Amino acid sequence: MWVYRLKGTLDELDPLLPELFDRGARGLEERAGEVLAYFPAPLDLPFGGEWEELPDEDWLSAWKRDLSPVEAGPFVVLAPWHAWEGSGKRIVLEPGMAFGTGHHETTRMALSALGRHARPGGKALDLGTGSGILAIGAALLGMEALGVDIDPTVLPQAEENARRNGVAPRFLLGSLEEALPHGPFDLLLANLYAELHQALAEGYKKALKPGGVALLTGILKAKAEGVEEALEGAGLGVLEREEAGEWVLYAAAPRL
Ligand SMILES: C[S@@+](CC[C@H](N)C(=O)[O-])C[C@H]1O[C@@H](n2cnc3c(N)ncnc32)[C@H](O)[C@@H]1O
Repeated sequence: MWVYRLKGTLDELDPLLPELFDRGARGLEERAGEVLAYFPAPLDLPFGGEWEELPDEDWLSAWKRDLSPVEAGPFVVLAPWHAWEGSGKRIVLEPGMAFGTGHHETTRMALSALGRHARPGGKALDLGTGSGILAIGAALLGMEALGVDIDPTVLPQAEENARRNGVAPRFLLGSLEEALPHGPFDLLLANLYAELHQALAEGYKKALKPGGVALLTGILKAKAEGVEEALEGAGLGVLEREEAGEWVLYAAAPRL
C-alpha cells in the first residue's frame, strides 16, 4: 500500500478529492495539516503530494485504529470492524468513499438534530445524501426517507449502506427540484454549503409541510448570517442555531 501525502485539510482539498478517487484512491485520512490518500500503487499525480510506501498491515491497522466510533444524538456510527458494547442506534458504514462517515462536525450535528426533530411515520428528505447517512438515520427513526444527490457515483454506495443497516430509503439522482414531487416533507436535512442554502431557501419553504422543519448545515460561521437572512427572507423562522468548530447548523421552520 502507498500513501500520497498532501498539505492541507480535507475542506481545503475538497475539489481534488473526487479526482483522487477517480484515479484509484482507496481511502482518505486527515492528520494535522495534511491529507493522506491511500493507493495500491504509486502513480503520476499532478497535485504536488509526496509518495511513501507502507507495509500493508501497518496501513490497515493504523487506519482502523484512528477511525473511532462516533456518537451523535441517538446514533453511534460504526465501521464494519468496530466492536461496540455501548448504547445508541447503530449506523454501520464502510468509510473512505462518499462524504458522510459521521466524523465531520456537520454530519454529527445533523444526526443529533435529527434525533431531536424526527417524526416517526413522517417524510424526510436528505438533500445531498452522500453516503446516505442522514437518510439512513431518518429511516432508523421510523421516517419514510428520500435521499437525493447530484453526484451519480454516491448513490450505489448510499444504497449499499442502507441495505447494510436494514432500512430502505429511496435514493434519487438530482437536487431539490427532483425531490419536490415526492413531498411535502416533515423534515428536510441538508448538509451542503452556505451559498447553496441561500439559493435554495425559497425551495426549502415549498418542500416543507406547514409545521415541518429544515435542518441545514455545512455552513461556515463566517457565512451563517447570510444564510439566516435568506431563510428569514423566504419565510422560514430560525428555531435553533448550533455550532461545532467552524460550523453552524440551523433548524428552521416555515412561518405560519
Ligand atoms: C457535505 S456532503 C454531505 C453528505 C451527508 N449528507 C452528510 O451529512 O455527511 C454534500 C453532498 O451534497 C451533494 N451535493 C452538492 N450539491 C448538491 C445539490 N445542488 N443538490 C443535491 N446534492 C448536492 C454532494 O455531491 C455531496 O454528496
